[in-house]
Amino acid sequence: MGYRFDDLTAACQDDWRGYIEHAFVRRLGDATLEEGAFRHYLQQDYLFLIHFARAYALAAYKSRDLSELRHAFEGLKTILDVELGLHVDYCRGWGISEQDLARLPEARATLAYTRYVLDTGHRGDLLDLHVALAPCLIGYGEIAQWLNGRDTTVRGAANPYDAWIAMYESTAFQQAMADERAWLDARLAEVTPARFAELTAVFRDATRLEIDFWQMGLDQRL
Ligand SMILES: Cc1ncc(C[n+]2csc(CCO)c2C)c(N)n1
Repeated sequence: MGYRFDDLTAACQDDWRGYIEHAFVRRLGDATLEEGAFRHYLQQDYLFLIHFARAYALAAYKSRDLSELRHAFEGLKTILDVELGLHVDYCRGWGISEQDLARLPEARATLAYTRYVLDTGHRGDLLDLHVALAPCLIGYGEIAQWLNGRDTTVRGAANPYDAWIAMYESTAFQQAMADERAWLDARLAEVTPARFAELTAVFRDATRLEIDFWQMGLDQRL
């Protein structure tokens, strides 16, 4: 007993490193990623964000007290009022209009990942849902840090993906990531080994689905 978030990543190191250091991420950092791959990823990420908002709505439903309810509500509100708008603006800069976004077919990798998260939340409790969301919430912050620590990473105007890295290295995002980690550390401290094993399975599956999401971008596959 007395688990922490780091015990989840330690329990599935190969999958976790495979996600953080995926070829999509490496090429994005090195500025060698094919633009079509990034555009495909951005389009599917719009659909991902919509289902992510639904996951926060599910977190609201699964809340057991007012503070959990408010936390879920704030997350849902931020996605709807801020992040989706930023994403639409960012897509426009990449030549993808709001009309294009409204008509998108959903890729299998998007379907699998988002519905897995929602199913995990339905089947389990708020902790299951947060663990299913952790690769998304904490992984992207770790990816920005990992990219910044590599000497092949290109920053500034020479990298068309610089704004993407900047978004996830920002203080606001890194703070949100630290808050989520602290929330998980507090909950995981209380769980039994059997419960930790269940949560590890959820974390590993969500991490594998993040790997598939990157691969979907590279393959430009629906
Ligand atoms: C496939 C995929 N996985 C993770 C993220 C990152 N992300 C999505 S929503 C959110 C929290 C914002 O409140 C974060 C960090 C993404 N964009 N796409």
